Amino acid sequence: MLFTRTDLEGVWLIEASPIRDERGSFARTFCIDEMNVRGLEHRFAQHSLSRSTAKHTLRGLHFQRAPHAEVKVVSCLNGAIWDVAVDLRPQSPTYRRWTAAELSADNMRQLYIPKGCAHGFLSLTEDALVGYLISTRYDPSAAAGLRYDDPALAIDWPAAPAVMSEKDRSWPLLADSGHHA
Ligand SMILES: Cc1cn([C@H]2C[C@H](O)[C@@H](COP(=O)(O)OP(=O)(O)O[C@H]3O[C@H](C)C(=O)[C@H](O)[C@H]3O)O2)c(=O)[nH]c1=O
Repeated sequence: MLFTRTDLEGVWLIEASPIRDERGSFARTFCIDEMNVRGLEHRFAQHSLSRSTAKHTLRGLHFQRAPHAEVKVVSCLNGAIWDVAVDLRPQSPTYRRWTAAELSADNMRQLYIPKGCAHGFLSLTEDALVGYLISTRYDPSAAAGLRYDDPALAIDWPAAPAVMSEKDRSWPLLADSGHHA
């Protein structure tokens, strides 16, 4: 496994090192020792899957408010997504900045997103299957979000969303929310 820091404080890109043979390949995607040695979360209360049927489906930007904030490890098990994390931690040197990575079934990359960050993605293929390791039990009353097209974030999405929920269209702008996680 290869762990690379991104330009967002505490957000890591995790790349598998598949072992290939005539049948295909085998790759480790989680190792408690690799997480511990970097001080990363290794206890995940829930694992979830989301399937997005259409290409250019946008989900996000979401976060769970404290004390239900989540560490997430996001992977793409079928198809490909353009995965985005946004730093909402006022004390962070990268507060209000974003980073993105293409995650796909082919590249077996994962994005580690710490508490205090919002997360969203745009699917780049049909039938994108996204897996989440989540550190904290989901609490619907703590669900919060920001607009994917917030000018204060200026996220450079690779395409316009073709499909998104009304809820995701209706999140507040940072300017209006005076927000921090
Ligand atoms: C997140 C979540 C949702 N749900 C239920 C609530 C709804 O009845 C249904 C769909 O939920 P939602 O529309 O919030 O799903 P997404 O838009 O994919 O939300 C996720 O997408 C963004 C990109 C994320 O990073 C989060 O994992 C999560 O917020 O599943 C649950 O039962 N448990 C959960 O952990």
